[in-house]
This record gives sequence, structure tokens and C-alpha cells, in this order.
Amino acid sequence: MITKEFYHPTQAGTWTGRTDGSTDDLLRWHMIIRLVDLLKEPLPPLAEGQKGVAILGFACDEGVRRNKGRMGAKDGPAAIRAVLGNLPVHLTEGAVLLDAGDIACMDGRMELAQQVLSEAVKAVIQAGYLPVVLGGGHEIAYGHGCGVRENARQQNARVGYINFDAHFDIRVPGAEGPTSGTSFYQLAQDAKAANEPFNYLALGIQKLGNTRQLFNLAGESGATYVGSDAFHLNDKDTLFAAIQHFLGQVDHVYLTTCLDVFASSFAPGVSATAYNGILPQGLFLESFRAILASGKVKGTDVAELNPAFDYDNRTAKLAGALIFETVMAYCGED
Ligand SMILES: N=CN[C@@H](CCC(=O)O)C(=O)O
Ligand SMILES: [Mn+2]
Ligand SMILES: [Mn+2]
Repeated sequence: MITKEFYHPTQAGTWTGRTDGSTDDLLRWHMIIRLVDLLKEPLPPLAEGQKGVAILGFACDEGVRRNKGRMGAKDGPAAIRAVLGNLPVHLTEGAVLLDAGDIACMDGRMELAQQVLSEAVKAVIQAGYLPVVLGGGHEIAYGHGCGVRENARQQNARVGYINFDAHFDIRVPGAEGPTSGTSFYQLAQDAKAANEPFNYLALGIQKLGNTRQLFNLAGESGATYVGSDAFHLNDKDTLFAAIQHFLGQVDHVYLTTCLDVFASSFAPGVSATAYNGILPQGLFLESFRAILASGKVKGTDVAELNPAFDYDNRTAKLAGALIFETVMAYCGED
């Protein structure tokens, strides 16, 4: 259940940005975004063919704490909203942009926050909107992934999970329970329990960021991965073969991007920086766009922004640019 304790609607005045005038050609996101309180009202109904995106925040870094990481990702949603406010509007006629508020983790009760996120995501999808979630630690993936999966189950659709990440996040939960590094293990276990295939594609995996055990766990779960070298060496054939094969096997996709997949010069504001991460342009952008263009993405997020370690807002701006790409692919003007 979405409760008042874990769900916080966005306050009026949160969205700010430059104002050059109010004619259509001068609009920015802060001027058109509509705030919705999920506890008070249903999402505004969309007309046939009308597109809508609903932004949610996941203000949680309890999973990062349990995973022995650097805390601060709970402040990610606010930092990303600050970037999004200034983005120019290039939307197709009638497209709706909503801010449906934040799910917050109270007193370390991360599992509850993930459950609330899952329910909010499912409600957003079932209202016809694309959920775009602002992280938050990568424990966002279990909550968001469950929401997309629950909706897929109801529609008899095959669900798949795509993760741009330096890490598999397929650790076995330890003494502290689930963490930011266990989401895909949990989703794999859930699939096994339900006798469903576990469709997982990890892109940008670093050999130096994952132990042999993690490679083995990924292999045993049936996951497919493409390493960061494919991006560095411009191995488009390998990358696109994996993506197209994966997309051919699923109907609905949950797409998550862990910002530590990028080189630390582009993404210093994360818990686990990678000097040799991938570049945000080139093959990454091409593959990101190809996944979005499949029309199968039912939920997407950006995870692990930690504003406390950011420089010049660099990582927050990169997160904002990924969301801009997502929204443009979904309901951008031609
Ligand atoms: N969410 C991801 N976590 C990585 C962190 C690795 C690290 O801290 O070096 C993981 O668990 O593998
Ligand atoms: Mn990672
Ligand atoms: Mn991750």
C-alpha cells in the first residue's frame, strides 16, 4: 500500500528554472510539469493516442549503506529534479509530463520502500503513463523491476530486465538482507519461484568491478552480459546482437542505468566510481536509443546519483540528459 509515511508528493515551488518568456517556443520543463499526489487523486486520464510520462523519485540509500557504499544517493531525486526543471520542451502535441512525488525510505525500512515503489510504478503503468524514476541507490531496481513485472504478469507479457551497469548487482543477500547489490538476484529468485524465465541483460560490465563469484552467479541465473570492452573497442556487432536477441525474447522491458557504468570523469557523483567506465556518447547512446525505440520499455530509471560526491553538477546533468533522451524517445517532437 502507498502510505503517507513512505510517499511524499512534490511540493509546489520545487520545480524551478530559467524563464525566457511564456510563448510555446520558450517553454522549459518547470513551466509545464504537473504535480500529482497519488494519495489524493488518480493520474489524469489520457486520451486515445495521447502520451504521458510520470516522474517518481526514490529517495533511498539504505541499500548502499548495507552494501558498504558511500551514502548520499537518497538526495539524488532532488538533484535530478533541479536539472530537469531547466530542460527545454520538445514534446509532441498533447504530451503530458507529471511529477508524481517521491517514495522515501523511513528508518532503514528499505524493503517497505521498495514495495511502495513497486505499487506506485504499477499504478502509473496501468494509468497509461511511462514511469521514469529518479534514484536513489540501485536497490531501486528491485522495487521498480517488481512493479514492471507485476504489470507484465497481469497482461501475460514476457518481462525482461536491462541494466547498464559496471556491476551485475546479483549478489546473494547477506546478514543485513537485500542491498543495492542484490536486486537482480532477488528478481531471479522470484522468477524461479514463479517458474518463469529470468531475462536479464547487463551492459557495460567491468571485469575489475565483479568477482568471479558474481560472474558465476550471473551465468547460473541465465543472464546475458556485454562487457565494457565492447563499448571501448566499438564492438557494435556484439553489443547490438545481444540487445536485438534479448528484445526478441521479451514483450515488456524494465530499463535501469546505474550511473557508475560511466567513466568517473563523467560520473564522479556515485558510490563506486570507475575510472575506465564507458562514455555517455557513441555506442552507449546508440544502444540506449535502440532499446527505447523498441517500444517495449514500460519503466525506466537512473540510479546511484550521489550529489555529495558530484563536481559541477556533472553527474546530475548526465542523469538529466538520460531522462531527456528517454522522454524524447517516448513523446518527443519529430
Ligand atoms: N550497487 C552496486 N554495487 C556494487 C558496488 C561495488 C563497490 O562498492 O565497489 C556491487 O555490489 O558490486
Ligand atoms: Mn554499479
Ligand atoms: Mn548497480
